[in-house]
Amino acid sequence: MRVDLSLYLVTDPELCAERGLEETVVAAVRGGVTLVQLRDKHASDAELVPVARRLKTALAGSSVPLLINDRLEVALASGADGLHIGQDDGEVDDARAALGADAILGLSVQTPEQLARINAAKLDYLGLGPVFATPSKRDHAQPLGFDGLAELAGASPLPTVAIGGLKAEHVEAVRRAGADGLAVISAICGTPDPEAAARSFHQGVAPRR
Ligand SMILES: Cc1ncc(COP(=O)(O)OP(=O)(O)O)c(N)n1
Ligand SMILES: Cc1nc(C(=O)O)sc1CCOP(=O)(O)O
Ligand SMILES: [Mg+2]
Repeated sequence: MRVDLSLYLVTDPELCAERGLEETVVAAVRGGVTLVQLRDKHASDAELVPVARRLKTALAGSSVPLLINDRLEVALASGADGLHIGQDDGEVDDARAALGADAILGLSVQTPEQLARINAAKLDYLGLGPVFATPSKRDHAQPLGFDGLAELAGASPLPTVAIGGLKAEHVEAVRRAGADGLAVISAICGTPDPEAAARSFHQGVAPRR
């Protein structure tokens, strides 16, 4: 499925807590977020399903899809539009078989070796990162920098989104590196005005056709 990766919001339960998850996400969508991922590394599946359903309802008036991080069962039970998995989050083939052909399925890639092993026919996009070290993911891989990002994006048969320590000032460099968009947590969720924060990215980003 074709997916607009221009500005991809990944949520964090703590950074969104003060304003509330749904309100943060809806504001960010008003500011131009094109895709949302519900990411919560600590909640149980049973806790996450109602959160995902509420988020899906909050996004119903927009055309912005909701993806779930890591949890296939949550994606299936909540009516989300898809799933994002990493290298250690299960098999792409299994996820695609369970989700069906119409769901959005993304995979994290950090190295050329991982890229060489992907099954592109089963995936919709790749998340490439981290571009920079970031406290939002303590167990992140070695940072790629823009040169490493360009190497992966240039060799990818799929659309790509860059992630890790990205701010609005990096939009041009990410585009020059060949990625189709930016995925961010703190630069939107961690600000007092998520709508304005999203807009500051979006002004510099147009979907690549
Ligand atoms: C868009 C996007 N890209 C990469 C990741 C990281 O996924 P993963 O390596 O599985 O790490 P966790 O997010 O699960 O900690 C992502 N979530 N989204
Ligand atoms: C969820 C995630 N995945 C990464 C990867 O490298 O795969 S970096 C990351 C955290 C991104 O948060 P922030 O925008 O606050 O840096
Ligand atoms: Mg994961």
